Amino acid sequence: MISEPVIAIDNVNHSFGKGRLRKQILFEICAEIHAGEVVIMTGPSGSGKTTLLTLMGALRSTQEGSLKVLGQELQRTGTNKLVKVRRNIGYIFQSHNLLHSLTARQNVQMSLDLHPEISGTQAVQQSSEMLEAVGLKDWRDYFPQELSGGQKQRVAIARALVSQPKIVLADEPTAALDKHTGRDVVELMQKLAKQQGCTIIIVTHDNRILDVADRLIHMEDGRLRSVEKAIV
Ligand SMILES: Nc1ncnc2c1ncn2[C@@H]1O[C@H](COP(=O)(O)OP(=O)(O)OP(=O)(O)O)[C@@H](O)[C@H]1O
Repeated sequence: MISEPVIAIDNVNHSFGKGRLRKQILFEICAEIHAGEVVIMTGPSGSGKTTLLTLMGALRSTQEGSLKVLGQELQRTGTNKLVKVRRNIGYIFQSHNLLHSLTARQNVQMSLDLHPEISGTQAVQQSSEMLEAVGLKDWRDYFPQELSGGQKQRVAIARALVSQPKIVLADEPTAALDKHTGRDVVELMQKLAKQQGCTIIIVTHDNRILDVADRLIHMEDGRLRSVEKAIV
């Protein structure tokens, strides 16, 4: 039996602005993404990659067409439902968005706050273990400004994965990193996500990491131009 896709996108259009300023950004997007897949999305600047990623991440509601995440339809969905879907998603964004007043562990632990079923003690333990898994065991009590770019990105990965989400979305996770660190970070994401059986979608301009993908999606002018199987 073929399982239901984790993300099913059917004929999605998206526009920004109103009236005469309205501008369509996404056109007739169709795609299916399955459990455990690593998908990399590429395309020129302004082609709509981040917009599509934010739709898949339930960070905005889908205007036209059908977009189902974990079986939940997001077309014209209200905030409450979007927030529920977000609990199953880990986000890793370019600027890592760590809170400077919190230590590495506290930053990771923050994403467990959305899960009331996890006790305080458990949360501390899980966050510490996740930091250990990303190689930052001895850096738990450091603040973001005391960490290197690669270390901060590792904290962001730990934060995204600590709640064992079904889906991880990453927007330019290697942008601020040198070649080796970038590669390490992406391989780490891939390894941890495969261990947890979660789906990863990465938006990137970094051609050096394309081989990590099971599938490549290329966007151009708001359209999905090709969906290729990655060359391994
Ligand atoms: N909130 C918004 N309001 C109005 N226009 C927007 C908004 N967000 C994005 N856009 C426009 O939508 C288009 C697609 O942007 P998007 O960020 O999705 O592209 P991208 O492919 O991710 O680009 P990049 O690779 O540079 O990050 C751009 O023309 C951008 O200016």
